[in-house]
Amino acid sequence: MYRIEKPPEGCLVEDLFDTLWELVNQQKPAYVLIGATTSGRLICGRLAARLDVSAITDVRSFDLLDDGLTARHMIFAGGAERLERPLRLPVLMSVARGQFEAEAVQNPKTPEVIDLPFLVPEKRSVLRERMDLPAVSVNLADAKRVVCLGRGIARQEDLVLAENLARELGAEIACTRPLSEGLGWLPRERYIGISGAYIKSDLYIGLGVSGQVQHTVGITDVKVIVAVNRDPDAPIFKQADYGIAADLYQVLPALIEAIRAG
Ligand SMILES: Cc1cc2nc3c(=O)[nH]c(=O)nc-3n(C[C@H](O)[C@H](O)[C@H](O)COP(=O)(O)OP(=O)(O)OC[C@H]3O[C@@H](n4cnc5c(N)ncnc54)[C@H](O)[C@@H]3O)c2cc1C
Repeated sequence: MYRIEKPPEGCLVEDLFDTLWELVNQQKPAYVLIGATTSGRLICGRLAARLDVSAITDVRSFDLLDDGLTARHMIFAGGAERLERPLRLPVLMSVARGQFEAEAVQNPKTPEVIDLPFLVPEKRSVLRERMDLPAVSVNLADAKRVVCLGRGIARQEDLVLAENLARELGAEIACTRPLSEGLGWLPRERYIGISGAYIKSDLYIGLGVSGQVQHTVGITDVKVIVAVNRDPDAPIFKQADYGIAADLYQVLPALIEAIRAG
């Protein structure tokens, strides 16, 4: 395990590149997996460019077979998946949060920690301005139950109806992208999908969610999907374990009442 020396005050994530490049250059790993965070993507792209290999982005799963690695990853904003077999090493992959389960280690050992000096890059990135992001209020990837709202919710004040259901179930509230980025009714970290969160909850209840692939790609690993939509042909029903083709404004109070009745 390598631990990079704390960079000097004012360094940006880009400034870590030379240190990481030196490590990759010395150790010559066959596979490099990087978290698909904003910083991770940045580092992944730069390493790929310097190594003259292509990065496999948004990897969902991979198999290491005798004849090499095959990775399944998303393309076209989650509209499709591609199976890729890189022909050259090293293989660089970015992996989104929530895609892999951590496995219990049989005989855990304390790894040897090797300290790496921080290499000051010749050309440093310059921070011009800093703006605060709103505080993150939820980590949907860890939620066990999720009540997800779509544009079938007609008014912002109706969110309280779904919040009541979520409270009864001990669930987190989530939404589709239009409710967050379009209408601004819920913060960004609450929307599910290709450009939002991936969830692995036991239960997902979609209320007025149509089921476009950019959204449903984020719920493929949910154990039980329940969909409420007044359009019986809504695509979400193809993926749902239980579907209720009805007006959510009628279903919601009935659901809450049924749960309360036990
Ligand atoms: C590059 C790109 C990335 C994207 N990334 C994401 C992403 O990460 N996450 C995401 O969610 N979207 C994403 N989108 C948007 C996505 O394509 C869809 O537009 C979006 O998911 C649709 O949201 P929705 O289901 O809430 O709305 P709509 O598609 O408008 O569906 C609303 C549904 O509500 C139903 N309805 C209406 N009234 C009622 C009622 N009273 N009772 C019951 N049902 C009702 C309707 O029948 C309809 O099916 C992305 C799009 C692009 C192009």
